[in-house]
Amino acid sequence: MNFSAALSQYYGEYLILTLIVLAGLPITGLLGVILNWKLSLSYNQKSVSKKVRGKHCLVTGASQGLGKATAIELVKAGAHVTIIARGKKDPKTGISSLDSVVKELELSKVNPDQIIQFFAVDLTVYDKVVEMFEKLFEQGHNPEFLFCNAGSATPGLFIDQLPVQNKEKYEEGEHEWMMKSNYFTHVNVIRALLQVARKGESTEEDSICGISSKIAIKLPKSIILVGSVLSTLSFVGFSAYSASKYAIRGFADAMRSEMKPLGVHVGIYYPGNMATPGFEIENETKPKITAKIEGSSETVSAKSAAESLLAGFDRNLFYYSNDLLGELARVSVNGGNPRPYPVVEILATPLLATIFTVWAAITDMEIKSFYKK
Ligand SMILES: NC(=O)C1=CN([C@@H]2O[C@H](COP(=O)(O)OP(=O)(O)OC[C@H]3O[C@@H](n4cnc5c(N)ncnc54)[C@H](OP(=O)(O)O)[C@@H]3O)[C@@H](O)[C@H]2O)C=CC1
Ligand SMILES: CCCCCCCCCCCCCCCC(=O)[C@@H](N)CO
Repeated sequence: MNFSAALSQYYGEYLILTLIVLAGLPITGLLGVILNWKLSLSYNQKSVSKKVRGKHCLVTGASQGLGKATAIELVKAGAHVTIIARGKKDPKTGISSLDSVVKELELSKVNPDQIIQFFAVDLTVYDKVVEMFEKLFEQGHNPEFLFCNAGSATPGLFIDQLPVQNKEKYEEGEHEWMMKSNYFTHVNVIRALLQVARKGESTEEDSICGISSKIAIKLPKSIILVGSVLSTLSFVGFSAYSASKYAIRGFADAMRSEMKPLGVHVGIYYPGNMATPGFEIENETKPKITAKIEGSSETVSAKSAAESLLAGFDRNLFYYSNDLLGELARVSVNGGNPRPYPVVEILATPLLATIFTVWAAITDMEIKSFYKK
């Protein structure tokens, strides 16, 4: 008598049933997660349009890449759009490169009244961000929907990113630079907006989380932050970048909690690889092993990534990714935040823990063997 026959003699059909349920539940959970992910990120332009038509949207980092693609979709959906980036000024004419992006956006207008404008601002400089919001509030164009997307990536091995290196490029170290370029470009926008919204208003009476109803009505209805799949997991070559993207995630967790009682939705988007000008530049210095591991994320167009960003925005998702592996990682690290599909996510958790444990072991081996070659 073989082993399974012996077992079934003792436990009969219950064993088989138990095994089916034990294996079946997590698998059902995982399939449910994947199905919900697909459905929730399908882009419904009509629905987005209903939300943003005639409303002011502000998109940072919109001179190219994901930010620009998002701005285009928002213009197509009928929104007023203000774009922010540092931009380059033509030394002869003094015209900003953002001017031509605005002209390009104008072509996507669906209504002649749509306002499209730019501000050339370095978002790492807080006072400049405050000045920009002062102008926007004066215009009456304070954003109802805020998309914090600006950022950059300087992948590299930690040993090559010591503060004594690349002095000509980064005044401090690359880790400091990444925090400025990614974390502070997000934080500065929100705190400057709050500072300007609060000007002249008392914070004392009728306040929720320190914000009175007079100030609250000036706040955006929704704030989307842009992290990365690398806000949820990381590996060789991303110590500076990932830390800054994890920082945005920590900030988002607290902001979601603090803004929710005010009716302000905060969400954080975790894109996988996107074919953008920034991606091309980071790939010039990316260690080969980093590119190899990162390669498991499919590279999508900026337009496709922008549509997913807006689909999640439309459905008020908190953590979300357009990348399947990113979404699985999202479910694994959801932490003390609400879950969009709690039942299937909880069911899938044992399987996801197993998958990521295997992934970690394989990736560690891959790195070691890469350097042995
Ligand atoms: N591409 C990818 O594979 C992935 C990207 N991401 C993230 O998505 C976001 C967009 O990426 P992507 O489109 O590829 O990036 P790009 O480098 O192509 O574009 C970045 C944009 O941000 C602006 N920007 C950068 N720094 C500042 C600053 N200090 N102040 C104002 N504007 C700034 C840039 O304009 P300017 O230089 O004129 O200021 C540009 O418009 C980033 O946060 C990135 O980290 C996440 C996952 C994957
Ligand atoms: C089933 C096993 C699951 C394991 C999943 C692990 C996959 C890792 C892929 C990491 C992809 C990183 C994309 C974001 C890149 C980014 O932000 C930079 N390009 C910067 O711009």
